[in-house]
Amino acid sequence: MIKLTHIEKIYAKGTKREVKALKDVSLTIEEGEIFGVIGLSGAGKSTLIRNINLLERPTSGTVEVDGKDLTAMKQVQLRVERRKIGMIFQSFNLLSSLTVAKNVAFPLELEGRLDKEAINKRVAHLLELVGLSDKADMYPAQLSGGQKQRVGIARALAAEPKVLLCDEATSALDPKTTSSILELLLDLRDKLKLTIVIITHQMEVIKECCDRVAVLDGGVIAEMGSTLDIFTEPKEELTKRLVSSAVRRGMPELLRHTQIVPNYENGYKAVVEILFLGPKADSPVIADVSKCCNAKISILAGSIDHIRKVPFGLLVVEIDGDEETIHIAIEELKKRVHKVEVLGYDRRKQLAEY
Ligand SMILES: Nc1ncnc2c1ncn2[C@@H]1O[C@H](COP(=O)(O)OP(=O)(O)OP(=O)(O)O)[C@@H](O)[C@H]1O
Repeated sequence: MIKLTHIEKIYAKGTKREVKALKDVSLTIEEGEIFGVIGLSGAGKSTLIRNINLLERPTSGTVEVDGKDLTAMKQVQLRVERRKIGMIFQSFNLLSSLTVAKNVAFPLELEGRLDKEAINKRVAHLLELVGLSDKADMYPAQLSGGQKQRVGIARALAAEPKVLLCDEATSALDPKTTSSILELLLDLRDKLKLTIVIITHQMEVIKECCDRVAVLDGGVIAEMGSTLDIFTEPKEELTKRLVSSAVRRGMPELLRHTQIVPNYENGYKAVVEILFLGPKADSPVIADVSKCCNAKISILAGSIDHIRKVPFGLLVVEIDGDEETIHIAIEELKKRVHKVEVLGYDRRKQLAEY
């Protein structure tokens, strides 16, 4: 649905203030996909999303949406094609002097394709879609942040776009309201077969609703993959740092002051991180392995979470036994869970045996 090919964006080209905001970015987003873009401040996220609807024109490269090359179009044709791309913003951008219904009707009135009755019908349908039928005659100042963003979404969908761009759309909202807006986006994607691109600094947003993610670093795509892979097996240091706010990995607090060595030594215990995914997340793996290998396994830290509604559990355990027993226990764990990583070996006294 969206294809960016070798996109480069240079601001103030040829001047002392020249900034290369995007460097040779290529990516394809499939129809019906919810695609997230993350990165540090200044990485080029806003520039990237604004290049999709040509709010910013790329310095070089092509932007295709729904099979058409927007970069090759004249202004008149581009205006028509842009109707296929809606956009919502962090600051909602509503007109304060207009009611909710009038805000949603505004782009349709500007377009001038539909008569008044058809516009009213469409607005009523859109407000129903976003759950605001009872707020049609209110003004933006009378709405909560979440309700304002729902109006923003209804307005963005007025021209029946195929693509919805979300520029930090939930950044001004509290976590509960953010979740309800994300639920709405997931619902709209399914009902309207929308393709959605989200740029955000909120990892929870990516975790809750994106199918795939690109990590931007200095205008370059540093890593791209399914949300599950990006959160459970990040490869780049930057990705690890970004996702660590949503998924705590590595040494638990308990071992912060313990000396951990990389290889087994006599009398040491293995500190192992275990990642469970899907239905296995609640099976009695530790008890099973402990029993079958005769290893003493203590749980040091653990959490259960969801990525795209898939249960995802992380445990850090300590395995006590001789080298052979620890090796067998690790191999048995590997057969039963998504991923096992030995974080090191320590010599603390066993805390609580399983
Ligand atoms: N209109 C502009 N003129 C000149 N430079 C710009 C312009 N817009 C963005 N830049 C620069 O381009 C780079 C990328 O900016 P961009 O806003 O795309 O990053 P971002 O990842 O969205 O950052 P943030 O998360 O802080 O919004 C930055 O160095 C920024 O200063």
